[in-house]
Amino acid sequence: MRFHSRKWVKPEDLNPNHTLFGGKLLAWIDEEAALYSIIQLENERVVTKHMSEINFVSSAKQGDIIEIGIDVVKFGKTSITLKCEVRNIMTKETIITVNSITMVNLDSFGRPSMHGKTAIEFIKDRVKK
Ligand SMILES: CC(=O)SCCNC(=O)CCNC(=O)[C@H](O)C(C)(C)COP(=O)(O)OP(=O)(O)OC[C@H]1O[C@@H](n2cnc3c(N)ncnc32)[C@H](O)[C@@H]1OP(=O)(O)O
Repeated sequence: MRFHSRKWVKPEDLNPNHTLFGGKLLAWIDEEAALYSIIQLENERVVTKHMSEINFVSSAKQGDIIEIGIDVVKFGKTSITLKCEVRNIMTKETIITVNSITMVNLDSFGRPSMHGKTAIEFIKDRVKK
């Protein structure tokens, strides 16, 4: 799994228990999944269709730095299914795992559209083409 993004846990990210608010973390994960899918599928019209159960394993506190990892589980016809792990860089602990996030590639009318992708592509390889 590749960890693409880091986030700094700030006061506005906390819950009343003074730890990282779960809803904020899910928003970061959803954005990361969307960005990853948009880049992989080379289409800015990609939406979140389904997210599997989530497992909050540990938490983070103000000042911690966390990193968000994404990997591809499956390339479908119009969809891409990802998995995600978020780690606390300070404590080395896993904060959350999401086993399945399905993103759907849309056409300009908002309908599912075949993306034609079958494997992860890297920007450096695209530049060489
Ligand atoms: C980044 C964001 O925050 S986006 C905002 C939140 N998301 C949204 O607003 C999306 C709202 N939903 C929608 O607009 C519609 O449900 C759509 C357009 C995404 C999909 O419409 P559907 O009629 O369900 O599409 P359809 O049945 O053709 O399925 C499309 C793909 O999704 C997959 N899919 C559909 N339902 C599910 C599900 N419950 N779980 C996993 N995958 C699913 C299908 O297998 C198919 O994949 P494939 O073509 O690779 O085999």
